[in-house]
Amino acid sequence: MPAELPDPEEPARAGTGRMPVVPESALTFDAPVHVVAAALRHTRTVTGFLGATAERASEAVGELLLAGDRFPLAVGADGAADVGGAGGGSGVMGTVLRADEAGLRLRLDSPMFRGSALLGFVLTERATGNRSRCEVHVAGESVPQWLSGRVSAYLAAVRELASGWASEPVVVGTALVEGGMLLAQQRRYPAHHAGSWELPGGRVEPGEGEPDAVVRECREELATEVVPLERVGTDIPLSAESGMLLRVWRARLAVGAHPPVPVEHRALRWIGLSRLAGLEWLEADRLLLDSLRTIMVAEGGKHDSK
Ligand SMILES: Nc1nc2c([nH]c(=O)n2[C@H]2C[C@H](O)[C@@H](COP(=O)(O)OP(=O)(O)OP(=O)(O)O)O2)c(=O)[nH]1
Repeated sequence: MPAELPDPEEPARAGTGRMPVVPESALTFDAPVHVVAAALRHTRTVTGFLGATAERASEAVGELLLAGDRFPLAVGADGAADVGGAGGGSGVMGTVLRADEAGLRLRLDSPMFRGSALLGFVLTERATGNRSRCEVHVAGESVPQWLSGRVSAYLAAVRELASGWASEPVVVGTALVEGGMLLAQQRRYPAHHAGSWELPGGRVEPGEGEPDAVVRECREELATEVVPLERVGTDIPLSAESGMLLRVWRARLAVGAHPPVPVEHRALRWIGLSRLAGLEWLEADRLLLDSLRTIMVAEGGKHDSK
């Protein structure tokens, strides 16, 4: 495992190999933390702005990056050395160590570096009145100059993406965790979703609060009462065409609530840690599995019985 990144609040010291701090103004975002967290892990923005060209983006990764994804970064004309292009013999390979509500953490490997370089974007929520804002702290270890020069452009692109996403309509999903198990439901329709698994939820109606939408959807879909607790994971853009964001809330059953039953869906299942990754989730939900696993573990994380 690579070392933890240095504390972003600690000023960089000369000669430590840490990257220069980007201007303070670049680090405050007028958008909710879960939206900015989604934009930070947007695949084409990461590979396009931290790399030399968007075309270099790996086709192996989806619209949002996941821990474990790997992608080439081109060094290009601004590089300290031309190493022959991304992914090629001596190119730079990025590995995603973390991509969730806390931010984005990358490891960069290249024969150019002695060991690995680490680059992190760590999020802090800063709510003032009704305004939802957050700050991004940049931290790096052994980050080459050509890459630190691209961080401001990457953050500007993240800002633009987040400000567009912040006004998109929201579909709430409910992470109902009881005794360390997560409730999943299997869709009956439409045809292209039938048989896949998802979280209970649906579109937030005009004028409705997100927690109220969670309660209403669980009444309609599960014939039970839930208590929404807090947001989980980053937002997930559903698709370029639909222009909606999936936003997940952790919830628990209300005291005395009836056990959930499938009202509209084909089936319900309480999933333990061992079956979480193997379930045939809708594509968007798959991008949330690391965050869902974390809350399951925090609540006792049961494994499925055989
Ligand atoms: N509810 C829910 N929808 C999801 C999830 N993942 C995911 O991609 N979606 C997509 C599927 C749909 O395109 C959209 C929401 O659909 P929906 O059918 O649940 O919403 P709804 O209840 O408001 O719609 P409707 O059935 O009344 O037409 O979000 C998820 O985990 N839960």
